[in-house]
Amino acid sequence: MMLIGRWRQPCCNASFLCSLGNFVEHLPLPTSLSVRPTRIQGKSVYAVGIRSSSYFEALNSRQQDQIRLYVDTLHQWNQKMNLTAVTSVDEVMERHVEDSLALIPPINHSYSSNCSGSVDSLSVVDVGTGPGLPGLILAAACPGWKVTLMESMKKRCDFLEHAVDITGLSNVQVVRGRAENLGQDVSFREQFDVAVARAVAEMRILVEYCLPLVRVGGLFVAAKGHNPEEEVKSAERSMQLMGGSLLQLHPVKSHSPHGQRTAIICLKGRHTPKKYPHEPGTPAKSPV
Ligand SMILES: C[S@@+](CC[C@H](N)C(=O)[O-])C[C@H]1O[C@@H](n2cnc3c(N)ncnc32)[C@H](O)[C@@H]1O
Repeated sequence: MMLIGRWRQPCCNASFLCSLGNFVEHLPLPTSLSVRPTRIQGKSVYAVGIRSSSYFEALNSRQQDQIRLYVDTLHQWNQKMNLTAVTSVDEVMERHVEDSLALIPPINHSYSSNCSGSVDSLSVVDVGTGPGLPGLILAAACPGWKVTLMESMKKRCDFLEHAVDITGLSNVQVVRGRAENLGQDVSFREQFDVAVARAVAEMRILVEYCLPLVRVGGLFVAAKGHNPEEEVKSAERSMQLMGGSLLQLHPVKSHSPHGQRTAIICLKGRHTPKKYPHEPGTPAKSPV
């Protein structure tokens, strides 16, 4: 997109640039702005270029290298074991990496508006991370965050350990186990500022996996599809029982072919009663 405006000497209008900056900040995708003086039909004008890039392009070169290395490693291991249904490197970049990075703006926005503490140094748990999505990508993009990748399957944890090793990410720990058990373990229960989960379970069950891990005053962020309203409605009671409440359904736009996605944001307002989470296998059948 290109805007043309009149060029004022000695520099272009500061308040105009300021409002342009505010406008750009509210665009759903990372956006770069360029302003350059030029002449059109003998008149001095300034040309403002606005270009939206992918979330990946907005990262620095070290972060991009770490993510590329991770994606290559995932691609190699995926030939031997089933880590993801997405098979090509390009598709992993488009579907998984962009989808994961697209969660950062809603997390930052919701956390800084509703929670205490700095958004730059969050402790985050990714429940049912599988091959490290979105957690490992968040760790690469936000080096100030401490990210715990929680996964029940051994072969996936072996891959995660290798991926952490090869990318040199020092802000990640891999924890093998089921969220229902680890949610009763004092080392994990109510220890995290933010829990995230993507493609793990329906919302009613997911809140029981995730909210017990979140500290009072923290957030649970579930990455879901386009129209999650029904799913959220059926999880309302479960959310309350776990000490949480729905904060918002945050539309997430990304370059991913998934198109429009939704980050369901829950605020943990009270301690989770000791009886939750249930033993593995029981939540779906519970009265919750
Ligand atoms: C479909 S995969 C999704 C992986 C990843 N989050 C993604 O977005 O691609 C779901 C993963 O969650 C793990 N999982 C399911 N239930 C779990 C639980 N209760 N505790 C820990 N991990 C769980 C499974 O082993 C699996 O690796």
